[in-house]
Amino acid sequence: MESRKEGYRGSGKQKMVKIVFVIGGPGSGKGTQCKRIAQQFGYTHLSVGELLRQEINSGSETGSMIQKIMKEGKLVPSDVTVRLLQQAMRGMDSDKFLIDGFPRNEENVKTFENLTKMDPEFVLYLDCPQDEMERRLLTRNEGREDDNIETIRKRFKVFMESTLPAVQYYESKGKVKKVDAGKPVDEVFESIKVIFSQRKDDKVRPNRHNHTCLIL
Ligand SMILES: Nc1ncnc2c1ncn2[C@@H]1O[C@H](COP(=O)(O)OP(=O)(O)OP(=O)(O)O)[C@@H](O)[C@H]1O
Ligand SMILES: Nc1ccn([C@@H]2O[C@H](COP(=O)(O)O)[C@@H](O)[C@H]2O)c(=O)n1
Ligand SMILES: [Mg+2]
Repeated sequence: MESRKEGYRGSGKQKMVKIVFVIGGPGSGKGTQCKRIAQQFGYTHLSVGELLRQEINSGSETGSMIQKIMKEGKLVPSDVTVRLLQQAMRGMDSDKFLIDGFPRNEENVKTFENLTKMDPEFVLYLDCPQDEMERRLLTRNEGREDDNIETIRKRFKVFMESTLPAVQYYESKGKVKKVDAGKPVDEVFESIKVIFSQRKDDKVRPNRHNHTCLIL
């Protein structure tokens, strides 16, 4: 499978896009760092957790199913997650996506590969000690239903048992860029900047109007 600017098929359209997955434990700082990366390097940030929360807020039947799963700290079936992600990507006029909180398990990986025929450019892994992640989540104060100690512990278990094998899968393909995410926000971003700055396409913040984007 090719890893750069790939054909993205859906609804009869095909556009060339580049994707970077951002993985890390709950509270490792994925959302915080993705906002900065998007701003500095011109990526479109898509948080999969946020897409799932939007589906819950839509009041749909799928949303109620997602809400129950999230409260338990478990993972939503991959076909649901990947379809929401595909829909969001189709709706964006962008060719560089930063996908935050995906994949969370090997089923996510396989479903994404099967439905989109795409492979990430690379996977940014935010590695953070569990006690630091717990402290951050318990002081986040964003009113998330899953930010309580009982659900947080379940989310850590899912991360260890299901998400780390997905990280290992990409490690075996030489695609993982790991950063120490236990440091202060600015220091973590400094390490991330080194990774993105080394990549030819990302060195200069792209001007959207000059950016190559093939839509057939
Ligand atoms: N490096 C850091 N040092 C201290 N606090 C941080 C750091 N990075 C993020 N935070 C804070 O920790 C909390 C969790 O961060 P964030 O929401 O970015 O994590 P996340 O990985 O997206 O978590 P989740 O998987 O639950 O969505 C937020 O309150 C954020 O402000
Ligand atoms: N690939 C994914 C991503 C998320 N979920 C569910 O959403 C919850 C919140 O995700 P955050 O990234 O915002 O922490 C997560 O605990 C899962 O319940 C998922 O199922 N699959
Ligand atoms: Mg997040």
